[in-house]
Amino acid sequence: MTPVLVAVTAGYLLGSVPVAVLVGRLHGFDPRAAGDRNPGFWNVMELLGWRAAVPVFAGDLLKGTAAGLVGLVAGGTETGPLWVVDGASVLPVYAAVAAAMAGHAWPVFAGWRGGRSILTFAGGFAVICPPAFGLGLALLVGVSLARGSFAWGTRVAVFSLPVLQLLFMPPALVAATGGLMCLIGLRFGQAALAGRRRGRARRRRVRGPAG
Ligand SMILES: O=P(O)(O)OC[C@H](O)CO
Repeated sequence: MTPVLVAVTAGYLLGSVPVAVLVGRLHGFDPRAAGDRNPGFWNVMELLGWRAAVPVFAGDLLKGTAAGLVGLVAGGTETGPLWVVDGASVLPVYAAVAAAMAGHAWPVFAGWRGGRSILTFAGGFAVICPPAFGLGLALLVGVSLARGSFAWGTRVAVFSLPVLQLLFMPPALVAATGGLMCLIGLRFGQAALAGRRRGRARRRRVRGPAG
């Protein structure tokens, strides 16, 4: 198999592991049917609290990292200064992270109903550009403490990653990271549309068949 095929296959299967659904099942419910219905860290945290949500945070992050590492090894483990991915490893690493994000969004192991892939992206980004990931982590901690809000910390950190990447990698690869983030945008759009559909169906039920 070519490095990219290995990367995509392994990335997709790793991304498809439905961590939030498995954790939810341990507590007797499906996060896709409760709260904001996203099988991800934040929904599990709001429904079950931090203790249950930490494994979701770690699992979703680590499956992106594991996918990126498979891509890195498949591509010959080529890295530049500060371990940023380089040379023949670039394509397999990006392909693996994209596939892991697709697996998280449309998981073969969970009826194709997955999440938005934010944490899986962040975990994969740690392999693409470790120094920018480190700076992103520092931002996460700093903004969370300054604003007293972990949600704000994660938002600022994740959306800063491509900007921080510019310090270490060429703009073409930053654009590729932007491409990965488009999948997150697509998933937010799909979730918003699904929410509107549910809202319309609820209003129809309340009004009844005659309404
Ligand atoms: O993108 P997900 O599905 O990993 O979930 C998003 C998290 O809840 C964000 O904190």
